[in-house]
Amino acid sequence: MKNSPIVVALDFEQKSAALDLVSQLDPALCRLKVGKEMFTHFGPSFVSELQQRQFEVFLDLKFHDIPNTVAKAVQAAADLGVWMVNVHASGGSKMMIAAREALVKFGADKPLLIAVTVLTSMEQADLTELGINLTPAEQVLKLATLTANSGLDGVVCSAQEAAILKQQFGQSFCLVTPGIRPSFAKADDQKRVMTPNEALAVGVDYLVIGRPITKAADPLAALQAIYQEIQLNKVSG
Ligand SMILES: O=c1ccn([C@@H]2O[C@H](COP(=O)(O)O)[C@@H](O)[C@H]2O)c(=O)[nH]1
Repeated sequence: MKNSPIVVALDFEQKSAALDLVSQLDPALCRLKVGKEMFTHFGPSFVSELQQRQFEVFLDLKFHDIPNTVAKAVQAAADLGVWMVNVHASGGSKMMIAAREALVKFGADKPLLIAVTVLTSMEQADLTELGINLTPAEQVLKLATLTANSGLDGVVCSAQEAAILKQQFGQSFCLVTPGIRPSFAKADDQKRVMTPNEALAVGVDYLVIGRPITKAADPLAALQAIYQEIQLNKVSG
């Protein structure tokens, strides 16, 4: 079953610790996200190991470079057979279009290509510090518009911006949201947060959840609790 909206963020220093967790997980309950830490430590073979265990992988490397470099990097990600790959929307439309065009040759096998808008760890003061005099929601909308106009599949945003983005770009524009915090979890360094059920209710497609699962005393129980809460809400909602 590939319909679970849960994407577990694997951020571990040790491959053995990550694989220990993965061996308890069921590809029917979640997909996996490999980010900068684990990809830098363990590379493409780590992605392959996860795929061999039947997990679909979101390669979260947030490419941000000149168009030619990003196009080649995205192509390399597609060669790995990942399910989803991302770039930074602030790299601009030329960069995003180059990335999209690099994936055309993969046809139906191409990964979803999405763009990061405003990191979920950022709040108003962080934008002001960068000389951006917009609210996080306004900046997300601006970058999501650039992303949609560049023909990408969707964006990484916080669930707090989901309703306006779905309204603006339609149901098929994919919303991937980190900063998901079940009621039992602490926010850590995330600023624009929402619970899994709240996020799904406002139209989020994929919930990226790391530490509330990976740092839980019983990670499998944490994942199952989140999954069951979502299912219950689906039934009653
Ligand atoms: O805006 C963003 C983009 C990516 N991330 C990544 O998602 C996970 C979140 O992990 P938690 O432990 O649930 O906070 C992490 O890998 C980030 O690199 C994000 O948080 N915000």
